[in-house]
Order: sequence, then C-alpha cells, then structure tokens
Amino acid sequence: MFRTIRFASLVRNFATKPEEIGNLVKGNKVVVFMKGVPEEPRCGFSNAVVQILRMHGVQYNAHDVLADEELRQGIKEFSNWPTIPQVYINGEFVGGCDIMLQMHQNGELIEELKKVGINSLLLETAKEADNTKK
Ligand SMILES: N[C@@H](CCC(=O)N[C@@H](CS)C(=O)NCC(=O)O)C(=O)O
Ligand code: FES
Repeated sequence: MFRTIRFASLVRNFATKPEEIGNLVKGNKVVVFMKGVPEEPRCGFSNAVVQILRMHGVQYNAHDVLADEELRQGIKEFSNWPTIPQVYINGEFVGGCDIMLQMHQNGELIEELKKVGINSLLLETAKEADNTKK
C-alpha cells in the first residue's frame, strides 16, 4: 500500500525539466504548446491560437503536449499556468487562448510581434483602418 502511494506520487511529479523547457521556449521567436499539431489541432482552444497566428502570418515552433505527457505537466509548472495552449514570444510566456484572442482584437499582438521583428500580415490592414478614422 505504502509503496503504491509513493509510486503514484512519483508518476504525478514526472515533468519535463525546466532547463529543457527553457531551451524549447527559446527555439523560435514564437513557440506554441498545444494539443495536436497546427495542421490538425485536437482541441478548439489550440485551434483558436493556430488560426490567430495564421491570420498574422506568423511562423512558429509547435509542441504537441498530447504526444508527451511529461511536457504537458512540465510546461504548466514552468509557466505557472494551468492550461494548454500556451504561447511564448521571445522566450516569454504571453498567455493562452483567451489572452491571445484579446491581444488579437485590441491590436496588442501586432505590437508584440513588431517588438521581436515580426511584421504581422494584419499590420497594413490595421494602418488602413486607422487612416480612414482620421
Ligand atoms: N481559458 C483557457 C482555455 C484552455 C483550457 O481550458 N485548456 C484546458 C482544456 S484543453 C486544459 O489545458 N486543461 C488541462 C490539460 O488538459 O492538461 C485559455 O485561455 O487558454
Ligand atoms: S481537449 Fe477538451 S477542451 Fe481542450
């Protein structure tokens, strides 16, 4: 019985090491931890992030947490964020689906991408919309 409990707690604590995740998040300017792959997301929340990044024409690295249970646990501990998807820009945690959607809607995403040298495809559209306001 005792042994079973100890074993269970070991399994629960199995997570990809912070050093390894640190390398993953620095693997590209934009890095996404998601369920499924960009070509075939396996959850609506991950799909939403993929669609947003597609609209902005962003290239990114994607990691499928459903293919790696230790990464699924490790990334949550690393970012101190309990859910998937998770988006990193320039090695820094930005947020999940809700935050990305909000940043997409209020124009912040274009700005954050610009800071790291990525010109969003929606940049021109945003400028045109701004000009018509003036
Ligand atoms: N409100 C969240 C939605 C994401 C979410 O709730 N994800 C859940 C269901 S996919 C999750 O990751 N649960 C933990 C897990 O599946 O490991 C966001 O803004 O990203
Ligand atoms: S896998 Fe069910 S909500 Fe994401």
